[in-house]
Amino acid sequence: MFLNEQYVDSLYAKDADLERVKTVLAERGMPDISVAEGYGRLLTMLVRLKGADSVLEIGALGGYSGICLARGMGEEGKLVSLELLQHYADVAKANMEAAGLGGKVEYLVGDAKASLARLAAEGRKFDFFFIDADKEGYPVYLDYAMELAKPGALIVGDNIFLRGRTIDDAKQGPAVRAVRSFNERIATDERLLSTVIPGYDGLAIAIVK
Ligand SMILES: C[S@@+](CC[C@H](N)C(=O)[O-])C[C@H]1O[C@@H](n2cnc3c(N)ncnc32)[C@H](O)[C@@H]1O
Ligand SMILES: [Mg+2]
Repeated sequence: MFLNEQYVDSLYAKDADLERVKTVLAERGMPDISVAEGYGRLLTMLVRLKGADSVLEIGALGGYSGICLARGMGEEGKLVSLELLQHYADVAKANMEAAGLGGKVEYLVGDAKASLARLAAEGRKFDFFFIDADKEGYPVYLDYAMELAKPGALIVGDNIFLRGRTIDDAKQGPAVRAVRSFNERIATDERLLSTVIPGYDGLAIAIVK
């Protein structure tokens, strides 16, 4: 993390619910790959600004971003969270419950692509998407987000730099190529109004026009 990011994080008091997530992740031997603190705060703000009451998250891990997303929703807000692993979804659910947000989230466990196909077949629509699962899947997740989007929906994608691999020409693996393609589409698709924030590991934000 850069010094300016450390400085910004140091301005904020520690958040007990989010600290609990970090502790539980460490205790369970789960990876320390939750969304960056500053982007967690931004997710809450974007959901609030959008007035989003139907939020779809792809990649739950331990519920860190789930807490941030759910905090921005109104009374009626519902978060649908897609997670490959049952035991991760169980940890995320417990952390959401400990944060008083358990009633707002539904976990769909299994490969996100299958869950997304099911949601599409059911005609479900969402007004906010947070894409943060396997990076090879990002282009497909973007396709589904656009299919499942209400007009004016927000699509947010995390880790679009892949810790520097995205901008290193020597890196040509499948995750890198998928994220480059995702980023290029975010920037050029005429159906989107977008920007990319280059702090932390990079965050793409797009509005479906
Ligand atoms: C970076 S972590 C998510 C972090 C979480 N959004 C947060 O910020 O708190 C990525 C998650 O995606 C899940 N995942 C990986 N491949 C997946 C797939 N094909 N379908 C659904 N989830 C997947 C992983 O198990 C992991 O929990
Ligand atoms: Mg991430």
